[in-house]
Amino acid sequence: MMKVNSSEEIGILPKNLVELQTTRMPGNKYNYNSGTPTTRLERLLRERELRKLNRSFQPNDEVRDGNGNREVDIFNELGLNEGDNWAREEELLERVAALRGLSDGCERQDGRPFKQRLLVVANRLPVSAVRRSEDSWALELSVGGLVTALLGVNEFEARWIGWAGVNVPDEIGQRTLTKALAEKRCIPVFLDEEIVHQYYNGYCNNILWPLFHYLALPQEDRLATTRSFQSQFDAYKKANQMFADVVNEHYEEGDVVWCHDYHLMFLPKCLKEYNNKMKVGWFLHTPFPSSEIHRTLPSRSELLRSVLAADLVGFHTYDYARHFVSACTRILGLEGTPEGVEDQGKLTRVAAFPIGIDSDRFIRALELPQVQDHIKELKERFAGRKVMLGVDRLDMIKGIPQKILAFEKFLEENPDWRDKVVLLQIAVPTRTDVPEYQKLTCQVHEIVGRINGRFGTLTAVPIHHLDRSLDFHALCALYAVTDVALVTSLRDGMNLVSYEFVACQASKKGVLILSEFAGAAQSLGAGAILVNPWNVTEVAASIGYALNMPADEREKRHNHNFMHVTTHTSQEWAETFVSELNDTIVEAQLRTRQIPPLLPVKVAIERYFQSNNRLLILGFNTTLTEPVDAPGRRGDQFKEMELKLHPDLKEPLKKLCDDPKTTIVVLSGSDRSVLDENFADYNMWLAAEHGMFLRLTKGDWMTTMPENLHMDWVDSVKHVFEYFTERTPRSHFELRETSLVWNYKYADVEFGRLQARDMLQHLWTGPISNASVDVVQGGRSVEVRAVGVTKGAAIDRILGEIVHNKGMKAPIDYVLCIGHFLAKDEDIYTFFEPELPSEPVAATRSRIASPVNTSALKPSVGKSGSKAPRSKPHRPSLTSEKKLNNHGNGTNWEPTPRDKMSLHEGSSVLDLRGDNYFSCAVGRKRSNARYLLGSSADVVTLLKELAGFPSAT
Ligand SMILES: O=P(O)(O)OC[C@H]1O[C@H](O[C@H]2O[C@H](CO)[C@@H](O)[C@H](O)[C@H]2O)[C@H](O)[C@@H](O)[C@@H]1O
Ligand SMILES: O=c1ccn([C@@H]2O[C@H](COP(=O)(O)OP(=O)(O)O)[C@@H](O)[C@H]2O)c(=O)[nH]1
Repeated sequence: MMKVNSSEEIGILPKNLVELQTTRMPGNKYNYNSGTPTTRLERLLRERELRKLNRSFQPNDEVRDGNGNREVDIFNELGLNEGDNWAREEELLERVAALRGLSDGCERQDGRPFKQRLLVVANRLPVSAVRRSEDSWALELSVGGLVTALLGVNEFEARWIGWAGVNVPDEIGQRTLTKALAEKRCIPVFLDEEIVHQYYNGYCNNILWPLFHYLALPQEDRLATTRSFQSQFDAYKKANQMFADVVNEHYEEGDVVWCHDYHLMFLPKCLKEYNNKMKVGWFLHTPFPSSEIHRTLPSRSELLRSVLAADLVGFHTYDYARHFVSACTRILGLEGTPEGVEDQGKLTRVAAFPIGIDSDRFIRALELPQVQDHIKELKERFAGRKVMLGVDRLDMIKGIPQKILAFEKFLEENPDWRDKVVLLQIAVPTRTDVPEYQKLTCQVHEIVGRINGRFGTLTAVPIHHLDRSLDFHALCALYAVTDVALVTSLRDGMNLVSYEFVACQASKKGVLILSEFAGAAQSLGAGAILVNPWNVTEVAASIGYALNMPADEREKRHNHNFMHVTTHTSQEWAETFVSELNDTIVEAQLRTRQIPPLLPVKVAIERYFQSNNRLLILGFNTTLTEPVDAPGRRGDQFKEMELKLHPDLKEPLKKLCDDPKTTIVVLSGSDRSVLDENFADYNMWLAAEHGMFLRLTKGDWMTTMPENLHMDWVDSVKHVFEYFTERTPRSHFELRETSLVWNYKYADVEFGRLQARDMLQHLWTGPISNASVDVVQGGRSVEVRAVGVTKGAAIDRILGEIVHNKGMKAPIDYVLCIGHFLAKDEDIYTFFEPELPSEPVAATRSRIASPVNTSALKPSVGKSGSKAPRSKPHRPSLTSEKKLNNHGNGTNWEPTPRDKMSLHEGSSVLDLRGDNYFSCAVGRKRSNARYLLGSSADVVTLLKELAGFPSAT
């Protein structure tokens, strides 16, 4: 069998595997004949199709236990016999594994096909333990949507790591419970009482849970929480580390580690710190609130950063994902992209994966005799009455009091219905150690008692309220006899009860009233009656509407939802998540290949000292500037806007400038006054406005602008920029000679981005769409420049002037070009690139033969802000005969042949060996430069060493 050794092979399927696909799977609609999928979407679509095929090979006669669960154990494997289907199954799994690029081996020792190992890490295990004696344990199925959903997942070789819901302080207890759980493929994390109290009851359920559900605590409780916050957060981190320790102990290379829920937001970071290669996904089962809510959390940043350590972060709905990305951009200042969140080139993928249920399990259960008996009993018991049902954990997010009050209002307003309808409310006790939950229980009891007292008779009450859970069969029967299900969550991540109800309604086709604040509203909203649970009048009216709904409308609504519930299953959910996680790793590897390596500082320094005529081209902003978080500057927009030379650079720069073997050019987008202010005292070349103005600090400014540079668009663009500046608080724009820049770095990120999009749209399609301009989009800026204004286009003129001015005798044999340049300006890196193979650049490099034109560039007029004359520079210089670009209408700089550029007696200006050229992008993630440097601090270190200053370390 083919062994896939590394995930890198995903892009290059082993040949015989491709053949296998092409010959044996001809009918596949994603066209396996077409070769290797190249994009993420192609890969995911392919794998989805393969999964479907794979599933269609599973036999229908699975063995089920009395609960309708697949037999063997709750995480059973496919349950296939080594029968006829086996070989085909094996092939398919093999292909799935290969397409996933599984890290190591798709063949197991026993020769059976590979199933990816999945470590599911959740606070709660699917079974809770009850101690019978010193060494014996009863295991009960835990209640909650997370458990229900993950029970339906069977494509993986899964192990579940979590807390068994019980304190086990003794060694015998821990050993025996571990053994009992192992049979269910569960691995316990033992949390002592104090940790449970602080971490689970405290931080998780009293802080994060209400916050994520937009529920404010009463003021006095809020203050108590504020006081205990730090100790609870410490316990939370400690508990997460305990989960991580257990994962690390059981992890095998190639495993997927899937962390669940708000209890374990710290886990991805702990895991990645231990092993950066681990494939880590994190899924949140609750809503993720608006960033404005998350901002109030004292540990807001730490939590976000820890989650971002995961490779893939999933939510039930797009809204939650959007909120998360927005929290990361607003609170952490990171880049939100359609793919996720980027931090220093590392992408954490963020996406929505709506959960589902194992609908088949419910549908089958309805056929079981014991369920049928239950149904019969219930029908008899409530004969003559319509049954309304609520099934919830007794949690404030479920809106149980609101639901009951709405029901009361309905009875109040509809006396005819009082003896014709009953509300069955199953309220499963949960988190009973948390005071808020205890208060809620009392509150609900009080309301139910009052309403039953008010509308009950000697023989019947309108509300049957149960403070306990039901077993699976009883629950299915109840769903099946229900006429109207009432889900009134004030907020709910998804709400699987609504799915389960729909799955059990094939014959009755009852009505679902569903809160618009449950995640399920996005998937079942079309078939349900959506309500705002806070509006009891609306809910009461909806109850009336549902009870009176004609059969054909009920049927249509039901069919719509039934289709969704039976196709969007928990299995599909888990497979999609894991598949996407696998693919995220592949994508990350592909991205990593596009990221240049860090500058080999030692080598760059060594070569510098070995060279005789060095050229250093340095950008200014973010390259030589003081960091914005320097004391006194951070958060101060006014100070941040002033570009200042990094104070640690002053001395080294001076020394470098005074070295006769070194020529330094500061090449910046800034205007002349900014460069004058910062560099007037150094012996160097200043190239302002992307090189359109040039000056040796001892001399005057000259312009290198191409002749006939049309600037007639400036006023129109200025109007547009003024308009957007007025409407975007904390944005500003700069009017330069050859460009205008609108900057929204300090504005609200999202609003700024929206405004920028609007502005770009206008610039591209509006009145200046035909002007000779380039519209350049920066990270937080929009720049409009005359065509041909780029650093790469200017550098040949600059170089020509330098060579002439210096009367250079020896060719330049070392170039270091460092900057935080926009993509548009990265042409400067290629200009010097000695290793580009093709024309015309290759022809322009070192074979420079003819004499250089020695006439001077035209001096420019006045200071920054005044319009300089647009003249063709008098010094033709280094570039090839071709025009630099073909936009516009003849305003481009038309260079003379670069191979006419030379030193005296025809020798080359540049004698640059490949290993003496260092192009380097600062603070960028991807670049055409050869190398990267993180920040201006790294530039400081480098320049200090070049200047012979002792390095800090
Ligand atoms: O474990 P507990 O503290 O007793 O709580 C039970 C579970 O409650 C939450 O469930 C959520 O997950 C469901 C499935 O994704 C979703 O439908 C529902 O809206 C959520 O509330 C909690 O997130 C789980 O971790 C708990 O296990
Ligand atoms: O007596 C009960 C009541 C509820 N549930 C299950 O608890 C889960 C509740 O999940 P949901 O997503 O609706 O909300 P959660 O409780 O997770 O917030 C559902 O799968 C129910 O079948 C149960 O097993 N027994």
